[in-house]
Order: sequence, then structure tokens, then C-alpha cells
Amino acid sequence: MFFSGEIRGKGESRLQVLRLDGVSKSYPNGTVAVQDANLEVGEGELISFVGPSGCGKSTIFQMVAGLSKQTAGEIEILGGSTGQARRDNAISFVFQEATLMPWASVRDNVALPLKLRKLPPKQQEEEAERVLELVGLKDHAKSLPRQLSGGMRMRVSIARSLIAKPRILLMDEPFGALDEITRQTLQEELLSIWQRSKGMTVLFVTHNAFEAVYLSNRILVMTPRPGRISREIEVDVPYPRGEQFRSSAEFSRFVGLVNESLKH
Ligand SMILES: Nc1ncnc2c1ncn2[C@@H]1O[C@H](COP(=O)(O)OP(=O)(O)OP(=O)(O)O)[C@@H](O)[C@H]1O
Repeated sequence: MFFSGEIRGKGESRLQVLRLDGVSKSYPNGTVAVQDANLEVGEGELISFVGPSGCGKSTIFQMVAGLSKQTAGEIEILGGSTGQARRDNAISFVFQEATLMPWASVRDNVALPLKLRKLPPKQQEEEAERVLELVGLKDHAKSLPRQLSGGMRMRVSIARSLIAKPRILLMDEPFGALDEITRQTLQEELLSIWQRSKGMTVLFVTHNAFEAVYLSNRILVMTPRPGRISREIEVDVPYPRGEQFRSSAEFSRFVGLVNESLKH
């Protein structure tokens, strides 16, 4: 029996945190960016979206974040609307560019979401310290963004997205602009933060099949515009994964499967 509000995977059931039901998005200029997207996401999943440029990945994320309204279909988050999820601070967004305030310290950049919510300064500071520790930047709290490398700026951006303890983290190609070594380090850090979180769900956009396979428990492959979810690949490999997985035949097989799916 499959209960509504619950998702069944292999031998496990998860609370449903996100549901897209027949979601489409047409822009006023007539561009159909997304067509009939259907998706159920369980609590604590890490799902990657891969697909050709312009297939509507960012559009889906913007709709889920409540920044853009779908033109058809329904989006349900934690059993309520996208607006409610936003008001409850249940969702955080990390963009490809670490959009930081150049004049403010790392700590102030990270604390911004709490400052906007007018939380006491002491609490802002304590929470900022907590998340800076999580991303390994405790010793850089007083630095300015321009004093940091690209990878460190992305860590600041991730720390800021984590400070309000979101239930769902949307990451739109966060590591796309980083070199391969930094990228792999940040992948490890993301997995470690995700595993230590208490059931945080991560939705991740990437063009990189290696990244998608390494990180995700499920990969959604999208068609060229108008984007539809054409295939779902379950990466049923336990975490933590580590270097052994990256160099395994199993890893290559999954990467091949993703690349093959992108061709159809
Ligand atoms: N505000 C807008 N008005 C009109 N068309 C738009 C708008 N935003 C996006 N589009 C179009 O919708 C389609 C999907 O865009 P979107 O940014 O969601 O794709 P994407 O898969 O995230 O692309 P990429 O991988 O290149 O970031 C594209 O054809 C894009 O040009």
C-alpha cells in the first residue's frame, strides 16, 4: 500500500517533502520552458537534475523556491504551498555565483538571513560561527569576500544558505565555476554536511555526469526544451562513498548511463 504523503524507495519509506504534479511554465514571450514535470521527493534525498542547457532546470528551481509561478500544475512543499514554505524559511537557494556583499565580512554575509529576520545580534553571531565551522571557514569570519578564493566564497554562500536550517536546499550549479580539485573537495564537504544534517533534502543542478553520480541517490535526466523529466536513475550506492567509489567500475557504469540518457 502506498500512502499519500509518504515515498517508498528500496526497503525504506520517507516523508514526502516536495511534489510536482503536471507542472509547466510558459514565459510571456511564448517560450515553454518546462512541460508537465512530475516528481515526488522524500525527506533527506539528494537529487541531481541533469539536462542540456536551457531545458528548464533553473526554471523548476525558481518555481520550487516560490520566485516564479508555474503556468500549469501544482507544487506542494511539506504538505503546503511554496509561499508557506518560504514564510517558514523551509527553503534555501545557492546560486552558481556566490552572491556576497563585497563590503561586509564573511560573518556578516553569512548572518544576513537572520539579520533580515531581526534575530538578536548575539544569536546571529553564534549561528554564523556554527555554520562557518561546518564549512571550514571559522578562521576567516572577519575576512572580506575579495580576500577569499572562489572555492572559499562558495563555502560562504553555502554557509549562508544553511544558517536558517532549511528543510530543502536548492543548489543551481554551485560548483560549475570551480576547478576540478576544488570541486571535488566541495562535493565531499557537501556530502558530509548533508549526512550530518537531520534529514535535509538537497536538489542539485549540474551539467557534470560525474558530479551527479558521485553526489546523488537519484538523478533526473531532462529533455531539451521544453524540459520534461525523461528518465530517473537511482544510484543505489551507500554513503559515505569516497575515492573508492569514484574510481570503481560501478561509478563508470552510472556515468555512462547518465551520458547515454542525455543523448535520447
Ligand atoms: N524570464 C524569461 N523569459 C523568457 N524566457 C526565459 C526566461 N527565463 C528563462 N527563459 C528561457 O526558458 C528556457 C529554460 O531556461 P532555464 O534557465 O530554466 O534553463 P536551464 O536548464 O537552467 O539552463 P542552463 O543549464 O543553461 O542554466 C530557456 O530557453 C530560457 O531562454
